[in-house]
Amino acid sequence: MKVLVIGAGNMGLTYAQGMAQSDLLKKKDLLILDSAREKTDALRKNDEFDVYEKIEDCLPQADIVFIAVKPYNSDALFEAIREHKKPGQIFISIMAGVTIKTMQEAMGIKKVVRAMPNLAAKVGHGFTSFTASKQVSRLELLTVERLIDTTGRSILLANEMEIDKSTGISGSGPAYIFYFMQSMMEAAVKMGFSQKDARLMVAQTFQGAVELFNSSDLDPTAWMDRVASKGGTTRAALDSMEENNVKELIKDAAHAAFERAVQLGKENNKEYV
Ligand SMILES: NC(=O)C1=CN([C@@H]2O[C@H](COP(=O)(O)OP(=O)(O)OC[C@H]3O[C@@H](n4cnc5c(N)ncnc54)[C@H](O)[C@@H]3O)[C@@H](O)[C@H]2O)C=CC1
Ligand SMILES: O=C(O)[C@@H]1CCC=N1
Repeated sequence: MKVLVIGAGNMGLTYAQGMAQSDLLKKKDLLILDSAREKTDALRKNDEFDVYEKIEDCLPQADIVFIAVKPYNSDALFEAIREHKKPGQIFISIMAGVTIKTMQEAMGIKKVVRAMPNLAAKVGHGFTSFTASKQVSRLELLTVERLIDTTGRSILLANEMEIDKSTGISGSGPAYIFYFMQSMMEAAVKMGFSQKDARLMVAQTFQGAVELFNSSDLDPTAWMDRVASKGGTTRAALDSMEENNVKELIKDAAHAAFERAVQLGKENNKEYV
């Protein structure tokens, strides 16, 4: 099996490195294509992958193709793929808001997987949701899942509306966590701590909380109760958040991301399959 990654940016390289470090593919079976000369020159120096600049030199060899370019670069790419594709190839797109039907029609293909990863894939703790056109077989989906899981964990969703929903939770989600971290760091600095101490305090608090959460089946309320003593400091903070409706505001934010994902899909002008 040969896998081609198109777009050696943030996400494309992350997937390429995840797959390269797994035992799923041999080095010669992982191809990477980027149209920017400085990217391919740098990649060749590292000698990590089989690197290409021209689609006609690599696409015909591939069984599975990851598309990891920005959505605004997709039209030109789709045209090139339409010209050089081979029958039976599976295309996995991680582009936000580009629907399966858009891709099928623009590239003249049938087998499309639409995936929504998140940035934590970079450190092997990503979460990816994915769905596929009906022409992708169960066996092929298993292979796709194993490739995606080289960057973390994943779930197969029933349709593209679910992908848009998951964009509002896990795709955009790391940014919400950073926002919360930023607020806590600003509070710490306002209390007089240095940036350095504030960063350590907040990072270690987040990491510790997540590790605790993952260590059992307890729900967040039960964990909050374990931190908060009756009439104590934590309760004062949690009461303040409840009074200020913070939970509802976070839910609204996740919904705004979901709605934007739906809107991006519509702007692309092709409905869901
Ligand atoms: N950054 C994130 O957290 C997430 C990003 N995504 C999606 O991932 C995709 C890629 O995003 P990034 O990696 O951040 O972008 P990036 O800008 O870092 O990388 C894109 C790469 O594609 C290359 N490229 C552009 N047109 C090309 C073409 N026709 N042929 C070959 N290479 C071409 C560019 O030279 C660049 O190296 C986007 O579609 C985005 O929606 C999805 C989920 C999360
Ligand atoms: O903000 C975006 O549109 C993309 C999709 C999820 C994360 N980044």
